[in-house]
Amino acid sequence: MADVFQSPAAYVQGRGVVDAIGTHAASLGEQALLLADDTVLEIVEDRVRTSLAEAGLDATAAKFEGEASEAETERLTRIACTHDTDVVVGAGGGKALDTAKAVREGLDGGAMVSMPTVASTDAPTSALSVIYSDRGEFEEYWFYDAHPDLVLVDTEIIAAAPTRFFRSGIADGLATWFEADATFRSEGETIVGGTPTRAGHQLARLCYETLRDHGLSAIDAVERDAVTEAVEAVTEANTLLSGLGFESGGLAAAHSIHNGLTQLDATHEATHGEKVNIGIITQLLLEGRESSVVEDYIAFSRRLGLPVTLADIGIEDPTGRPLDTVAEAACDDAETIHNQPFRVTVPMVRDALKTVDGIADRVR
Ligand SMILES: NC(=O)c1ccc[n+]([C@@H]2O[C@H](COP(=O)([O-])OP(=O)(O)OC[C@H]3O[C@@H](n4cnc5c(N)ncnc54)[C@H](O)[C@@H]3O)[C@@H](O)[C@H]2O)c1
Ligand SMILES: [Zn+2]
Repeated sequence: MADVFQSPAAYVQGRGVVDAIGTHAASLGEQALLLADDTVLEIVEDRVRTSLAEAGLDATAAKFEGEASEAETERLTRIACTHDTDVVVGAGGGKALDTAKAVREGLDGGAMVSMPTVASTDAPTSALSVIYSDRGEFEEYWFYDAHPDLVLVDTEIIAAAPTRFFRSGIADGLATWFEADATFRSEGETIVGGTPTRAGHQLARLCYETLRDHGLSAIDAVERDAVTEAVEAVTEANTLLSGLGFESGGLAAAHSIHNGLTQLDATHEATHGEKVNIGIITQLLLEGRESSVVEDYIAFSRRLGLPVTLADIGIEDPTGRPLDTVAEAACDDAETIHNQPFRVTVPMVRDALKTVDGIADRVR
């Protein structure tokens, strides 16, 4: 297998950049469709339309209903075709962006702009969508040949959004390092279909170091809707470094455990990043890391305000069948857990999950 690195064509981040979307998207097409839910349309629609119009692009808005499901992508693709869309602009969280990517795929050769309005996941830069059932259970990944043509992140909007999303994005970013490093050690296959490049591996490391260095200070700022240099650093880590790092560095156990956790209704109130954080702790236990390493990670998570017990993500009674269900789904043949540099089995995952609460209770 060859080493492969892939990425979006352009990444733009800063205060107020939403008002410059037209300048950056001018060469991408003529007929834009803005996809976002009501909350996000309220925040960005007027500004996006104005900027696109100044650059000569017509824009229509279509409301995203909230789930990145096959039915929702089909519905929105029909709307995009009706409007002769040649630029899909997705705005919002991971689910809106994943849906916008799928809609672009359904057009005949259109462009895609990814505009995260929360720094909650590393979805904005990737060439894949995570598809769920209408009830919110993970179903499958859809992979595309094309990345977003432009990723545009306005840090004033990110800082003004609820801090919980920002914290969740930090967890998603921290996972990137642990999973890319596992994939590097096993010479496993990355999301872009090759073995990891040094670039993919080192961007994941830089993501982790940036979050350890600036995560806490950035949260202090975002709690006050303020944009500091730490917020810029963490937004870039959550979005660009984590995105490039996971795609070209590889996913492993933490995200498979996240996918397993989505099978339980009880976890549906927890965000993607919150469930991923439990996935990270479980991965560290699976890997047999020293207690001091796991305890350090849990202590840092607590300071960030991230969940560290199964109860924190809604699983009040972690005995019996539920953890088997999670472990079985996490070990599906198609799962990235098999990028760990050792053979992973269902009982191993179940028992690591069972142990999370014990170690977390000890670390205060
Ligand atoms: N494709 C990928 O590479 C990839 C990577 C990571 C995660 N994901 C997927 O991303 C999804 C999770 O995304 P998420 O955690 O962003 O949640 P989400 O997309 O489910 O929800 C985001 C919520 O934030 C709200 N919101 C957005 N911007 C806001 C703002 N500025 N102010 C106030 N509210 C705002 C939206 O209205 C929405 O309710 C999962 O489906 C996950 O699988 C995909
Ligand atoms: Zn993730």
